[in-house]
Amino acid sequence: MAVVPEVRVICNPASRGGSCNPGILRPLLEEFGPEWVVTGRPGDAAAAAREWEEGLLVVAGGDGTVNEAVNGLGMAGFPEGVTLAIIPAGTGNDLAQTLAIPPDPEEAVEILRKGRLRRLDAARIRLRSGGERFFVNVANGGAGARISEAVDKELKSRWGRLAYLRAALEVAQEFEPRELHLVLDGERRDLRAINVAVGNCRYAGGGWPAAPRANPEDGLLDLVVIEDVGLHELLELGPLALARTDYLEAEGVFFTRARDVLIEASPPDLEFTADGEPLSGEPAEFAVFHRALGVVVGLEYTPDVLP
Ligand SMILES: Nc1ncnc2c1ncn2[C@@H]1O[C@H](COP(=O)(O)OP(=O)(O)OP(=O)(O)O)[C@@H](O)[C@H]1O
Repeated sequence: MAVVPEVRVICNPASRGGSCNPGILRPLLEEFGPEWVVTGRPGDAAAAAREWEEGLLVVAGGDGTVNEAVNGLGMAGFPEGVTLAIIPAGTGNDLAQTLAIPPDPEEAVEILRKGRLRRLDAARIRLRSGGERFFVNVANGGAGARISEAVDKELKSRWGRLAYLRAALEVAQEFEPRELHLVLDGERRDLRAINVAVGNCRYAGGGWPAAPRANPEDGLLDLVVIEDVGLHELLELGPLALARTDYLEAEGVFFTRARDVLIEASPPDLEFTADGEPLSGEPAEFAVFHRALGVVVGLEYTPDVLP
């Protein structure tokens, strides 16, 4: 009978504009005796995660690669014996910020050695066209999604994390607000919005606190809507968010928590991303899988931020 290796590393050499070098990571992870999967194209990380039924799954890449792995695990029904670990090697590394995994690879491997384990919630999106996607960090609809899309590979490799700020300035000038019809655990709410974030974790778009109070273990999604406010309010909000402070009490921000979220936008072509990756269709329904995912977290990680 074949011996099943206990540790698999999925490494995306295309992360961070192609500067994620498996050659640098190999010696750092050697002590774990892992099996290596170096991705050759989009979709490889999801396939490599889907077939991993038990053991440690280390993802070396950015948020897009981690999202692929989470989708693979989700398609397999989040096998209980799989633990996910992250070596941040992307541009934004937004999930790693909530999980307190440092960007330095040697420090991230030290976190892996310490092996502090938590079970985190995972979220599922049902698309209006059928089909589903999973995410663990943040799904973003509206201007935030447009920004992620505007940050293409070339911009990322040239500007690094500043690429997100550059794209934000461009998008802010031309984005048209939308009517949002929400049903939050059965309660209806209509808003006119610039952006809607559905957060399981806290950061998106290279460090923007999209859902600053999200607790990844509470079985709830944090819904943060930036309403159709005027330029004055936006100019007040921007610096608060950029300073990574909690802006949820500010004027023009609607915040609540829910287990089940239905979203309908009109006009209906609101663009969404999940963990920074564009969604191929319009989301209709969000749901949480409470503590579905075993994850190695940093020593500073705490599920609670603010009440
Ligand atoms: N060998 C490959 N060649 C090209 N693209 C790939 C390859 N393997 C995976 N991908 C795709 O690369 C994309 C970007 O990867 P990833 O998100 O990890 O890096 P990033 O964009 O630099 O980081 P972040 O999302 O944290 O800003 C993913 O959508 C993934 O599907």
